[in-house]
Amino acid sequence: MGLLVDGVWRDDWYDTETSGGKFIRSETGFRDWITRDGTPAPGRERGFKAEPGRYHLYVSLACPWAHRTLIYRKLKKLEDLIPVSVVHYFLGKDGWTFLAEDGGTGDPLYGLPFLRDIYTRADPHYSGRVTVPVLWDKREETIVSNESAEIIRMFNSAFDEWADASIDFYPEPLRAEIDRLNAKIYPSLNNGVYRAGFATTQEAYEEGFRDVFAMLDELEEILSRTRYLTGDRITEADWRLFTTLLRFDPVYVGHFKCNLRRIADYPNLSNYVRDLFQVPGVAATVDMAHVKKHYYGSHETINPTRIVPIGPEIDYAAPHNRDRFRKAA
Ligand SMILES: N[C@@H](CCC(=O)N[C@@H](CS)C(=O)NCC(=O)O)C(=O)O
Repeated sequence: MGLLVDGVWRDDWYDTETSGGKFIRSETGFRDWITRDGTPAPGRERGFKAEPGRYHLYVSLACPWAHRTLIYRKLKKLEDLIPVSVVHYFLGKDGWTFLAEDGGTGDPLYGLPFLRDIYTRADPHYSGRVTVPVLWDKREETIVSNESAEIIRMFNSAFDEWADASIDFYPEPLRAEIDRLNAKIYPSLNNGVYRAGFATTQEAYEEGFRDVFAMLDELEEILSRTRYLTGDRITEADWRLFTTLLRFDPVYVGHFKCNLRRIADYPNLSNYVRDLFQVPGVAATVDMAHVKKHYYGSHETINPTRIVPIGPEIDYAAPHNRDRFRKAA
């Protein structure tokens, strides 16, 4: 695992020495937006117009942030419009690679060996971490965005001329509530599991751990009252939560030491994960073997033997009880 400094690769693990053992996620480097008419988004200079065949998505199947973009691509029916390349599951000293094995697709666009080469193709002097997902513009040969939270907003509406416009995961009346939930769930849970897992002091670990379970307890309570986070329809807040919950029992409980409770111990959360998993199309975006091999195999400081645990056995396709919220006719 490393990062680019002025376009040059440096093989460094996360620096927790200057932060009291805390893992601090870096700011995202590319933050432009694809819009329907190509007008730059507010505050941005460069505009990118939604067009079929112009854009490409780079993901890892292991990564919860990249997984959000895959779910949107599938459910919004963007698959023909925006092709995808999948990096190899192993994140080692070269960062993400295009090794075309074990589900990795290679880089059919340019035949490059590493994801970092995509970053330096966009900006030869790029400094920062080389992360997935990456939304790539083939015409300008540059990265539009490497921020999943913003890529899913683009996918939600910018391509509606060709996509499934009937689906809207960020509906106007619910936006404030979705934003409020995201702002709570991201630091405490989506990123909280990483704060616990990547911590290098007991205090930093415990801080992350406490936030994770306080948030899960709160979510369990919300989901005892409504089928989805904001009521009776699935929104962006649910998909952002889903990719973390899905990885919780197989990876975060053991590998990141988030082991106070499992999702399986929360009746509402566990049924809710199955409910979302069973939305048509979603199961095809999930590759749990790949997820486990990535985490347990890549983070040498946490798991030096790189042994991947065999369990737990979880059947996300098993029946759920969330239909109980269906309104009485
Ligand atoms: N803010 C980014 C975070 C993406 C991110 O951190 N991805 C991880 C994989 S789960 C990554 O690529 N890490 C590589 C690294 O940090 O070197 C987003 O949500 O898109």
